[in-house]
Amino acid sequence: MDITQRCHLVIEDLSVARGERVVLGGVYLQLGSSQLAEVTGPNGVGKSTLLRAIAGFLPLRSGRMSLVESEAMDSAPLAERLHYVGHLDGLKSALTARENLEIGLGILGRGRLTPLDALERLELAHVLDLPVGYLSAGQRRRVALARLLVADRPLWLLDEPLTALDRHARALLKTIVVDHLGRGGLMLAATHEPLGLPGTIQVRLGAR
Ligand SMILES: Nc1ncnc2c1ncn2[C@@H]1O[C@H](COP(=O)(O)OP(=O)(O)OP(=O)(O)O)[C@@H](O)[C@H]1O
Repeated sequence: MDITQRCHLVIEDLSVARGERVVLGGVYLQLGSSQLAEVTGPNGVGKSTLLRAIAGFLPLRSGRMSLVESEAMDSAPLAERLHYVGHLDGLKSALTARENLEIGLGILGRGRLTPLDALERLELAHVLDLPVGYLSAGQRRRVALARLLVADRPLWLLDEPLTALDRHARALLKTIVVDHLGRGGLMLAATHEPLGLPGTIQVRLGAR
């Protein structure tokens, strides 16, 4: 394990409102190093809301969240120790793939792979100097996912990670996820299409 100390994500009694409505209430979740959890459930049940709340994009109505490190040397806020890849890729169309990844590096800090190496892992090195606006939906998605590799952060939050990816790119993503988990990382994915990795923890929202 070389990402950082061993980590443990603890979510207790989390409630989140969207507008006037409480969308998530009383959510408890624990996730340790090298664990992947998949959040599933019907449309509108609150999967994206859960990930966005953990990422710090939505205020909590109540509850607590922390990423506890076994040797608690690093007290950086949770939002600085995670990567979030949502429905929107967050890429700037006028900038090249390299420039987009360099921005990511600047914001996210602690470099791991260069933009070129990260794109190579997603077999997309040939688009390095192309504006992202020239890319297909699946290629853009792969650039967004390459961000995961340019800065080292223990917790990955991926919303529908397989969207727009062809079969080969899905296999590449799975390899990257397995590598991340193997390095001691944690991952929470909201999805209607499970990655199918062994040992995945299932978190079903809206279960009756
Ligand atoms: N900006 C918003 N303002 C108010 N309500 C919202 C907003 N965004 C989402 N919601 C509501 O919050 C609820 C949960 O939405 P969310 O996107 O988390 O669901 P989801 O489980 O991810 O759905 P899907 O499977 O369709 O992606 C939905 O009822 C939705 O209408």
